[in-house]
Amino acid sequence: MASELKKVAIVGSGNWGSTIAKIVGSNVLSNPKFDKQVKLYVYEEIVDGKKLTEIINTQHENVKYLPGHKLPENVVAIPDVLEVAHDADVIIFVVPHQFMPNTCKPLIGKLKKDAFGVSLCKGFYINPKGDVDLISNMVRNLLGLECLVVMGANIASEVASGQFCEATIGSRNKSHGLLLKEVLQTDYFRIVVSEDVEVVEACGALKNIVAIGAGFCDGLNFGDNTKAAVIRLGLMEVMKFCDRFYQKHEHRTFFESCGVADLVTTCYGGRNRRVAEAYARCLGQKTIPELETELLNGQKLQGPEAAQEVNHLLRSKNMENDFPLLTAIHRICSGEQPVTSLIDNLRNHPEHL
Ligand SMILES: NC(=O)c1ccc[n+]([C@@H]2O[C@H](COP(=O)([O-])OP(=O)(O)OC[C@H]3O[C@@H](n4cnc5c(N)ncnc54)[C@H](O)[C@@H]3O)[C@@H](O)[C@H]2O)c1
Ligand SMILES: O=P(O)(O)OC[C@H](O)CO
Repeated sequence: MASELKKVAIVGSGNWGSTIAKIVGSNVLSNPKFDKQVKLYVYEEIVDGKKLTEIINTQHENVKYLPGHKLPENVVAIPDVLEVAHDADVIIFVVPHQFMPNTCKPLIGKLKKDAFGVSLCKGFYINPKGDVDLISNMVRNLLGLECLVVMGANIASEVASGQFCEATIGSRNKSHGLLLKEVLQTDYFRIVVSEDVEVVEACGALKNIVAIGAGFCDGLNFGDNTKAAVIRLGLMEVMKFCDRFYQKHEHRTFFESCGVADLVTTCYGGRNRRVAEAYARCLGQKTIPELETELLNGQKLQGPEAAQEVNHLLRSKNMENDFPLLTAIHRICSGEQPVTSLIDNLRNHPEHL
């Protein structure tokens, strides 16, 4: 009987990974379908002279990435990703997307055949053919796993504090979608399952780029109208991007938590916005990576990398002019144009022609 219990593993223990560990660790304790132990992959580092895994396993708190929130004691921190995932039935990937390829490599060919993956990573990657692809496709192609996604308006510290919010699971497999909902849903973290897997995921990746634009507006002291225009044009570009690249989808998916709600929360409360504001305020005196290090204590931005990945795609398809906001944000992040020129790129936006 015990071997039939579903094992849930979590790969990644940053701000969101630790929050998810708090939720999953608690949910499995009260659900007879699941094994009570949740293994958590921790990218090992030394914090105040001690290994982070040891701190988590003794103090039950990720003091670096989610300070002030206790993790359930059945969450066990492990520095070896294969040990975490090899016997799991549900493998939740929640590392900054740029680290996914290297994190997944040790797992190739070593996972349970009927396990499924779940990506909470917001970003894209360049696949072996040189094309820009969804992170869930990396999990599918590299690891041979079915892969669901979870995206939503979920600033980790607020979720960890139990403040009400929503999220969207993207899954075409109904039973896996519902099983995952049992793993994640709480009375304050409410979840809708959508079959529009690609759009759910792309919304999560693209909104980080728009949030950089919102942060630039804040740092340049533009008012609420300008920021609202940037957010709206961002939404239109996100929708156009999905129309161009993920043709079969429902309009309502953009109004799930993964869509408008995540766009709004990230443009007001996210790390991408915060670092972009600081970049605009210092008018190029510091780079975005320098400010990321200075302000985020090891947490990682996803927006600048996603902007570069998207630009790689748009440039290869000669579509940069159709996406002026996404293109301008990439050019500012990469130092090709000054932050003060952001709005000039939007005056003749295709939405206004
Ligand atoms: N934090 C949020 O509010 C939030 C909410 C929803 C989704 N997400 C998404 O979740 C994903 C993970 O973000 P996070 O907030 O949990 O992480 P984070 O940015 O808080 O932390 C960075 C993590 O990366 C790890 N790391 C550093 N170098 C590494 C390496 N070379 N290889 C592997 N890991 C390394 C660190 O140990 C740490 O766990 C991102 O795609 C993010 O967009 C974040
Ligand atoms: O802090 P950010 O900008 O990485 O955004 C966090 C989450 O993605 C919000 O849903």
